[in-house]
Amino acid sequence: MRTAYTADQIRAAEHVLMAGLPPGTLMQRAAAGLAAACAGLLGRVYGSRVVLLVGSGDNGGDALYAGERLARRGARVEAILAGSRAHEAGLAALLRAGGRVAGPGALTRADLIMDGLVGIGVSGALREPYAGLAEEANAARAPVVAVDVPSGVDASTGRVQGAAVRALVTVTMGAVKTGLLVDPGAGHAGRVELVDIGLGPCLPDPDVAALTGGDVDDLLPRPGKESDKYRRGVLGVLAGSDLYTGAAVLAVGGALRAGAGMVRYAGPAEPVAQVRAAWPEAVITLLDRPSIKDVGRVQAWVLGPGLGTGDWAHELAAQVLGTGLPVLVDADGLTVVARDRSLLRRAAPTLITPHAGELARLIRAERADIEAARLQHARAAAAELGVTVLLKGSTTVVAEEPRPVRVNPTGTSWLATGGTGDVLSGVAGALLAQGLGAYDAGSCAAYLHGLAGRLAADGAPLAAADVATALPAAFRAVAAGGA
Ligand SMILES: NC(=O)C1=CN([C@@H]2O[C@H](COP(=O)(O)OP(=O)(O)OC[C@H]3O[C@@H](n4cnc5c(N)ncnc54)[C@H](O)[C@@H]3O)[C@@H](O)[C@H]2O)[C@@H](O)CC1
Ligand SMILES: Nc1ncnc2c1ncn2[C@@H]1O[C@H](COP(=O)(O)OP(=O)(O)O)[C@@H](O)[C@H]1O
Ligand SMILES: [K+]
Repeated sequence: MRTAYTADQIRAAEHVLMAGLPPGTLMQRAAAGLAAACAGLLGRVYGSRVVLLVGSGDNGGDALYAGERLARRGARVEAILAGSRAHEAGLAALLRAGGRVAGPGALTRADLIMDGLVGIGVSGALREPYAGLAEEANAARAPVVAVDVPSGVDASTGRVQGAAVRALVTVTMGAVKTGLLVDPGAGHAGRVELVDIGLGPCLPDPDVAALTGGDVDDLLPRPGKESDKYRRGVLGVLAGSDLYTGAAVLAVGGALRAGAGMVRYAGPAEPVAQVRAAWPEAVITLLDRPSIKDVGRVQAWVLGPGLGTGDWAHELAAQVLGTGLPVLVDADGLTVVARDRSLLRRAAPTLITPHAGELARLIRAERADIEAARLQHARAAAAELGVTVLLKGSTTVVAEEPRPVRVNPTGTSWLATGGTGDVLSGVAGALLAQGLGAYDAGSCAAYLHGLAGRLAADGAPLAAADVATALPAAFRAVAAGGA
């Protein structure tokens, strides 16, 4: 499990650790790790041109001491001082080692740029001249190494309010910060390298966590010798309408490829014909009225993709949400429950899988605000609605009170195409039916779906059906330890 922390949590831990150490120890540990990472990127340190962007706080101090170390190895190090002051001892050390102070023009001749403008001490959007320097660094040809956090990214949330550095690598000190795992911050961080400064024992419970492939492999149910199709878990899928047939086909496909012992599909004539043609494995009930009475026994339900939003959908929602079984609500199902949130008041597990627009309707918020602060909104929605929330999008997050939010590390922007969400709801539903709790089912499904998306895309556009096709490869990669 990869864990991450807010700026306040890091500060508190540093406070405890520093109390038992000589002053400056942590900054030296940070600078050593930073210099080593930069040297690795440069290949040859001697003679290379390194430009430091130095803000007025300790983030700038880290950069100055790392610059000192590189200067001692023969690099030509120039510091651009952005603030009205700079870390005094760090600047003196750099100058003693042969480094010098330069103007913004130095950025164009750099082989490597170190961004030490601001770290966890940032507040609000970058002010000038920081903002302009961040943009110049982004426009320069040299790779940027961010110190601790790319400047302009909120370390605790991943929020970006104005200009922000885009790094090739972020060298982060002591522990990963939440904002490095969540977009838009994650998109600015590049590869995240952690420098151990001894903070581990002082850290509290994490703010967020990201599953690794090994974690997913440990969590996934596998059939044993005694398994049969019923014991493995039967999923009921209520999706599709005469207008939207594809959603039913894709949701059933995702479920069949994610280990359900059996998938029962129920719907009107058109999607029934399509599902039957695509998936002869599915057990089908043709519905002439909105009733789950004749569908047969299931261990979990998926409700919503392509279902429509009228009386039919409302009636089916009321019936499945009235059962004591786990229910996944997606797409049109979310529109229905947004109109009548009392449907979500139930004792059994409920996993909702909105994108930002759907969540906006559910919690009466603005879509743009949700996209800018995904974690907070997912958390708030889980608390307000009393359900597990899987918020889809550039970074998928899974929130359930009172656990740390799970941030999904897989995925690709090629997944931003119609129908991939339907596949995801089938995958997560199948995992619910196999007995995983909503939190684990949601986060394992997001992981596998994101990985299948990457495998299916492989650098080219994908169609949603390709994601379902790539699911077995994703399961195998996780089991082989290669994901
Ligand atoms: N506290 C510690 O023990 C350690 C801290 N370390 C480094 O220290 C950093 C934190 O240092 P600080 O607490 O001094 O904070 P920072 O250096 O991150 O930022 C504070 C400075 O930035 C300015 N600033 C804040 N918001 C701004 C904005 N929007 N635009 C322009 N300027 C802005 C402030 O005026 C202040 O001078 C960490 O990110 C890390 O790099 C590491 O050396 C490890 C040890
Ligand atoms: N920019 C993006 N980067 C990565 N994944 C994305 C991005 N945009 C969407 N996705 C993923 O694609 C899927 C889209 O689901 P959804 O919005 O429900 O579409 P649909 O309803 O057409 O199936 C989700 O898994 C989501 O996380
Ligand atoms: K920085």
